[in-house]
Amino acid sequence: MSRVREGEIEIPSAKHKEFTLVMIRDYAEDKILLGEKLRGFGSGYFNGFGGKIEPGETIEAAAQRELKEEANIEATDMTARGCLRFIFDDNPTPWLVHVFHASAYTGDIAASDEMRPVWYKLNPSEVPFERMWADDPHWWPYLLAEKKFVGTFLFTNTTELVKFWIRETDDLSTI
Ligand SMILES: CNc1ncnc2c1ncn2[C@@H]1O[C@H](COP(=O)(O)OP(=O)(O)OP(=O)(O)O)[C@@H](O)[C@H]1O
Repeated sequence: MSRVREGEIEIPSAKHKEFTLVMIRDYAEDKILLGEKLRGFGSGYFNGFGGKIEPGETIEAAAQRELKEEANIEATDMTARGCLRFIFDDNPTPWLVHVFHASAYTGDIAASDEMRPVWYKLNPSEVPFERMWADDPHWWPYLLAEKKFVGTFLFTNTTELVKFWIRETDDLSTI
């Protein structure tokens, strides 16, 4: 796996499929909320909360809907923080994941049939990176430093990261 220069990863010409991903951080306790994915794509992995954007839905509305469906909460200070492109060498459709951050929410966190939420201490030895997507360790530092980021990640065999680039930006549309 190697970090490359932007432009060194060819972007398929097919229309992107778009997803949301919401990361919930508790500053007072220095924790982050992750969900253990119980079914579907990425099953067995820990991740933020999110899913496919439905036709006609805004990105923010999709992010809130998935957060409600998967963790039973609504974020009240959600901000857009990242845009990630995933290319799979066996799939012509590239994915675009809109990453959001929130630290305030209403509702009581509860498990769904899709996700089991668990708080993790923000300490590299406690976050379960070995059970997370291989791209996560590369964009988490930007997220935790409150920087905005865009990046592209090329995968093989669905889960193996081949190469990637990532950079800080104020304009997420520059991906
Ligand atoms: C490849 N590297 C990756 N790294 C980090 N996160 C990744 C990811 N690849 C997908 N994701 C996220 O995983 C969720 C899948 O969502 P997914 O369950 O498929 O969508 P949705 O809930 O709409 O599906 P169903 O309702 O089951 O059809 C969604 O948040 C998406 O952003």
